[in-house]
Amino acid sequence: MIITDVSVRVFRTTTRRHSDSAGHAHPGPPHQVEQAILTIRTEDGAEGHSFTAPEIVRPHVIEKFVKKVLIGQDHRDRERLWQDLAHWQRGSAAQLTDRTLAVVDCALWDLAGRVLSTPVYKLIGAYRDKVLAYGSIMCGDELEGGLATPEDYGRFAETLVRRGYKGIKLHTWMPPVSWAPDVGMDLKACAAVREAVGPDIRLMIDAFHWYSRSDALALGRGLEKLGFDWIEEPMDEQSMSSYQWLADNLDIPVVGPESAAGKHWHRAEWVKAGACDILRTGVNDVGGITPALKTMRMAECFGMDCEVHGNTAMNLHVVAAAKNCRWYERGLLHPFLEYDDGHDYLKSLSDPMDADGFVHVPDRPGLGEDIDFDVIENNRVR
Ligand SMILES: O=C(O)[C@H](O)[C@@H](O)[C@@H](O)C(=O)NO
Ligand SMILES: [Mg+2]
Repeated sequence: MIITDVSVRVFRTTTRRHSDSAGHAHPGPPHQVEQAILTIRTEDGAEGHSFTAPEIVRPHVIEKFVKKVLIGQDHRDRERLWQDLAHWQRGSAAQLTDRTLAVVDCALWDLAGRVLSTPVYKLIGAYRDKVLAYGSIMCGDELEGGLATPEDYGRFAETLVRRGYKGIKLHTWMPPVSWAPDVGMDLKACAAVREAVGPDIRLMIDAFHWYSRSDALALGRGLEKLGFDWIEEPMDEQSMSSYQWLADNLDIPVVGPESAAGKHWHRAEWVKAGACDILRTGVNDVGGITPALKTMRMAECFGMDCEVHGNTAMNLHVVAAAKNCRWYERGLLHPFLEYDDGHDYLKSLSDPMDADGFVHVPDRPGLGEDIDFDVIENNRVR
């Protein structure tokens, strides 16, 4: 069916997540932030939706690029529409980002699923209906009883195991925490968690992202003694050769890249260079479900796992449609926040987890997000 409109609604939502100067989330008092829902509509009224930050779908981007590519096209032509939109990036003066490609691609997948009354992962070709989640803990902080000490991490890890998690990933302390980064403290937090949860819970770290090679090596060597499953983003991912060096010098698997630009093309270079042992992709990081699937399949050709960055429905559907991925990243989690409370604009969780630590993919059509359009309208900004 032919696409006739692309629209954006911006609304207020209440959250307790506050971003620090490095963009990492920490708990705080409830406050209102703006969220955007992008809607792609066809000639017969079918709609697909996806959520993002308002600046990602600001009028300039929608009018100058997105509408030019999509309006008048068959909504089912996702590969061609993604390629055409990606083509516009080079000449967009960096205004058309991978995040915009991602939200458009997700809305097209949601539209296709809603039209066919089929969940996206089944449309792709499902591998499973449920997947183990690891609890992805927020970066450390200086909050009394929060994540201020190694013991805080240990106590929280025990809580997560009681909730059912079979894997836990620590984001350790980073600036603007006054004394961070500190490899010794990272290892103390990891040791406290290992002590608290015992040998059978899988553990990973996502460390300060700008350590030197020698600091990253020291951290990795310490994690090997604690039986951690992977080390993630301990150095600037723009230096692929540093990761090549680290992977050559460590036994613990190196996971990446998460935040490096270049979509699936650059992730192929990381595999070719031996810069990681486990590849990483993420719908927002590579520009959509379409390129995330390409990354998964490419990794599979090299006998590699590819772990998916981030929670939300879009990433869960990619995980559910792939064999070479062990986990769903459920987070970010903190002792002061109740993740299962979800969002005020969704009537139910997109990633419900049972007591055994399995996240079940909702069998609702499309991305399966249980959108409360009344809440969106009642809190509409523009
Ligand atoms: O802002 C970030 O770097 C991410 O949200 C990060 O905290 C977390 O999502 C991550 O890196 N997961 O692997
Ligand atoms: Mg990460």
